[in-house]
Amino acid sequence: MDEFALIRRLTERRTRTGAALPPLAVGIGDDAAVADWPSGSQIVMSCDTMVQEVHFKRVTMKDSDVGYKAMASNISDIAAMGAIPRYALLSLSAPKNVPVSRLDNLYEGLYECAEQFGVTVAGGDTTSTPGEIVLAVTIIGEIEQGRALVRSSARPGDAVFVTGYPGCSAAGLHYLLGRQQAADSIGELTQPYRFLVQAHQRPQPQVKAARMLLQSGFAGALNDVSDGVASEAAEIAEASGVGLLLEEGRLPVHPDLAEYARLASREPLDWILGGGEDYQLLGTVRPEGVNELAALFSRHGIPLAIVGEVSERFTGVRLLRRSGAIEPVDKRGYNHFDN
Ligand SMILES: Nc1ncnc2c1ncn2[C@@H]1O[C@H](COP(=O)(O)OP(=O)(O)OP(=O)(O)O)[C@@H](O)[C@H]1O
Ligand SMILES: Cc1ncc(C[n+]2csc(CCOP(=O)(O)O)c2C)c(N)n1
Ligand SMILES: [Mg+2]
Ligand SMILES: [Mg+2]
Ligand SMILES: [Mg+2]
Repeated sequence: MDEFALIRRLTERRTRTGAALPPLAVGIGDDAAVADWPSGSQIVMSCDTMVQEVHFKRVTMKDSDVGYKAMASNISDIAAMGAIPRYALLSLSAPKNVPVSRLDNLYEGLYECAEQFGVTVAGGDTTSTPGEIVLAVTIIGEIEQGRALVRSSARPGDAVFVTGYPGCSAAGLHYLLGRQQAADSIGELTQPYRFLVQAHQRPQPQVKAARMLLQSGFAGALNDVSDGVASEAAEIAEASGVGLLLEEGRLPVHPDLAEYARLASREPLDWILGGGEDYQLLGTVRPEGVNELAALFSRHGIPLAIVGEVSERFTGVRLLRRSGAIEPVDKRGYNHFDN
């Protein structure tokens, strides 16, 4: 397999992308891609990387899941700004002797997620590596001028909300690591773990939820949950110079998470606060918008839970336990350079 043939093989499916995706004036095959940019909007840019053995192992993810999740985690950062994802650049490093079918599958997942969220692949880079597979995605999105939902706009009195069921991805990871069986050899999964495994392998970035929030006019701060609720809440608290009080009894626990945590003798709360890779949204909403937003999300079938409030009486994150006790929450969560 030569490098240029590999690039052609991995990117030829751009011709299969539908008219719904944003077009390129100059697409894959030149030194750089060229796109028209609408006036009155701002560009939103981010990148995130997936490294074999760090973000996935053969026992936790099929190659198509790796591709899907690499794209999904990037789209999630665009969603976390309230923006619309438009274009992606893919940088792939793989061992010289990697079976090309692995890369085909990786790209199958990448393009599946890109097409689901209306993202056009505008190009990338391909190299060999003496190490494991590394897949880096750069994502480019668009937002109405001056409307980005930043971490620093939480205000005292805001309600704190979360979408979906954080903790499920970490529980799914725990389950998959415990099985020690290649992910691509696992067939139809039996309940109750299917939901947890899906949450880990195929997270769904919350673009629609974030757009609804932005358009409602009630949004405060916004973050996506990549490192765990505790870490994301701490980032909002710090950037906004406020305190976030989370209520244990209001954090949504998916029934499958509760069930699996019981079997694994774990606390769901630990996975919710410190698990990560949920790619749900954690944010704040102005108090006068809570009821309207809850009704709107419910009409669209998007789970939304009010889990606490923003306070000016302290900084950082605190947890109101079911017992009534209030505890500081440390900024736990995944840290790449922890030993
Ligand atoms: N190596 C780097 N060089 C320059 N900027 C960086 C680098 N790494 C991160 N950043 C910037 O630091 C900020 C925080 O990045 P971080 O990766 O923690 O956020 P995130 O993508 O939301 O989290 P996660 O990686 O857990 O999904 C972003 O503005 C990002 O662009
Ligand atoms: C095999 C295996 N071991 C551990 C983990 C857990 N993990 C890895 S990176 C990360 C945070 C998000 O990454 P980033 O901050 O780079 O976006 C988490 C929770 C995993 N997914 N697979
Ligand atoms: Mg990042
Ligand atoms: Mg983020
Ligand atoms: Mg990220």
